[in-house]
Amino acid sequence: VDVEVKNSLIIFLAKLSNGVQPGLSWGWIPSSDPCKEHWQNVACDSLNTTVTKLFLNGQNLVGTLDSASLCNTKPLAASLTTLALDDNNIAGQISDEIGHCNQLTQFTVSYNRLSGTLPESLAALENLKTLDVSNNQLTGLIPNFDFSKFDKFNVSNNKLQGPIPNTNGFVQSNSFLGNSELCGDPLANKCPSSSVTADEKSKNSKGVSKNQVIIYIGYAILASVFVALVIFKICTKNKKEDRMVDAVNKVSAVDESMSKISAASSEFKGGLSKSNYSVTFSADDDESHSTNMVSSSLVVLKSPVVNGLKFEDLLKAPAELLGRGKYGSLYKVIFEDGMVLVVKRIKDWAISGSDFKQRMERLYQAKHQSVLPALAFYFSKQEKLLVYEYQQNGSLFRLIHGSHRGQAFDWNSRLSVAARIAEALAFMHEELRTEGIAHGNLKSSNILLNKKMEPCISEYGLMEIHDQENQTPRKASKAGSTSSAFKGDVYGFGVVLLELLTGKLVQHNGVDLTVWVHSVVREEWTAEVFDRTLMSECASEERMVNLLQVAIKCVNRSAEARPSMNQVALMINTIVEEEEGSTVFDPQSSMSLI
Ligand SMILES: Nc1ncnc2c1ncn2[C@@H]1O[C@H](COP(=O)(O)OP(=O)(O)OP(=O)(O)O)[C@@H](O)[C@H]1O
Repeated sequence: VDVEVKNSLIIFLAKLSNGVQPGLSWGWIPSSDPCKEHWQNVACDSLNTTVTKLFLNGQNLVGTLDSASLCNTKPLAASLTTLALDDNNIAGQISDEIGHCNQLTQFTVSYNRLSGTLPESLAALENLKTLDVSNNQLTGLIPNFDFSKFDKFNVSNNKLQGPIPNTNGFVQSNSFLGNSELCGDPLANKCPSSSVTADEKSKNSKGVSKNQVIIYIGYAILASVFVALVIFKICTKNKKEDRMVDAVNKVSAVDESMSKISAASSEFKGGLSKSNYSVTFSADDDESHSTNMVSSSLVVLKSPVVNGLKFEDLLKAPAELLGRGKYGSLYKVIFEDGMVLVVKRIKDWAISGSDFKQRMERLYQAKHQSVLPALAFYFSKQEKLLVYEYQQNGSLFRLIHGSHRGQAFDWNSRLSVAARIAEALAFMHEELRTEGIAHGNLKSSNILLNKKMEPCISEYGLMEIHDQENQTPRKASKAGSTSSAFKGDVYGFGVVLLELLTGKLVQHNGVDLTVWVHSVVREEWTAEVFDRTLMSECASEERMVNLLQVAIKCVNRSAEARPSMNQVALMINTIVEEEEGSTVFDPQSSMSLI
């Protein structure tokens, strides 16, 4: 690798770390070679002659993004395809020089403190397929991108302004949310007639400043009317539709009278009702002590995310219903400081206080990075609350079957999801085997994608498969699970594999996916079974067939005949190794989806 390239990488990193050189511990030293001597967080081409990817996510970087040192270095700019800087503390602007890195397919800088405008040059990057600048403090108009080329486009949670350029339906509203001064399709708020898009603005550079003033005033008025309308709507909606939860915010303390609680609570009237406040449960309590109404009823597990969370905070914050199933409801709760949590509320779970507490503590102790931990829990006889961190990138179900279905979800990414989930389940099964806690309700909507787009299993241990024939989950009744519940997880995992491989829903055309797969003869697998998007990217047929065979073993009707999760994880790892042997399999880039 060119000396010039090495130097520019080192300078780039030094600027990102305020002069301190974290690169030393990563092997980034001028006398060594980034490719041959494997500098950490750097990926190279297959010949090991050029640097192609930089993965600097979540490295506590605190400096500025010096696109010039990177993209004005020609040999580097000509080879760099991925620049991932998410989840740091990077400040300053994204300068125009980023456009000189014209081979970039992925540029992600979400969760930093970047300010200034999005440079026009970003829109000129022809190969760019993934752009994620969400969760920064970017201002100004959105440049006129060709949205059709993106697999993932996300500018949400910034301070961007003005009309959204025409997306032609290629990008959904989620990608723009959290910018109060953005307007136009696909967002619900219409633009004032005087507003101009970035495209129109560049065509008509004369009256720009005057127009902008008008636009800003327009947006300021629009934004305040919009906010007033939203507040009005939320208030009336609470009463009328029983959907949004201004969860008991009129109840100033938990120990107020029961009549006041039920009068003030709207959504939770049928939900967090009297009983929720009449019984308490703390880390040291059990049901026998449950007569006082104190905030310790919420057991907060050690976590930096919810430091000092109180039950009252949870009740006061506005909440939105995300889902209501047979087994419970799920709420998204938004706190004043911006923290977003979800609360799973399970009614009529016949488990004793001590069993429930024991179960939660065992799960908490097991810990695996691909299992979403509960941050807090609450127990009462009538209902249980589990608090989790909100995962904004949705579920695996949405990724496979959602409106972007399949688009950027390539074979390597699917295999990587399968491997990670298998490994996590195998770990949990092993770790919890003596005490025995299975997931109990494993399905693609319970596999979430975290902010790094890595899969994690949610709602672990809240259910238990009882009915092996129909795989129906029921609420667990003991601290531990029945041994068949572990085989139930294997079955659930097999179905997830089938969804990954076929892109089909569990029930499709009225037929169960497992039944359908069995009905297709072996010779027809390639043409009939596999997701077309996988076939069109020419993914390895042999390895897809191997993974399908693993799936079929997992969904065997006879629970005893199913492999253990450990065996499943080993089989999948063998497929991953074969994949790695045939290509440069890069699990990190494989997970940068949507
Ligand atoms: N922590 C979370 N962050 C973001 N979305 C979540 C979180 N937990 C669950 N979801 C999503 O919220 C939706 C509703 O979840 P919910 O658990 O109510 O339904 P479900 O998983 O379909 O059914 P079940 O009640 O059987 O678990 C699902 O789409 C799920 O993927």
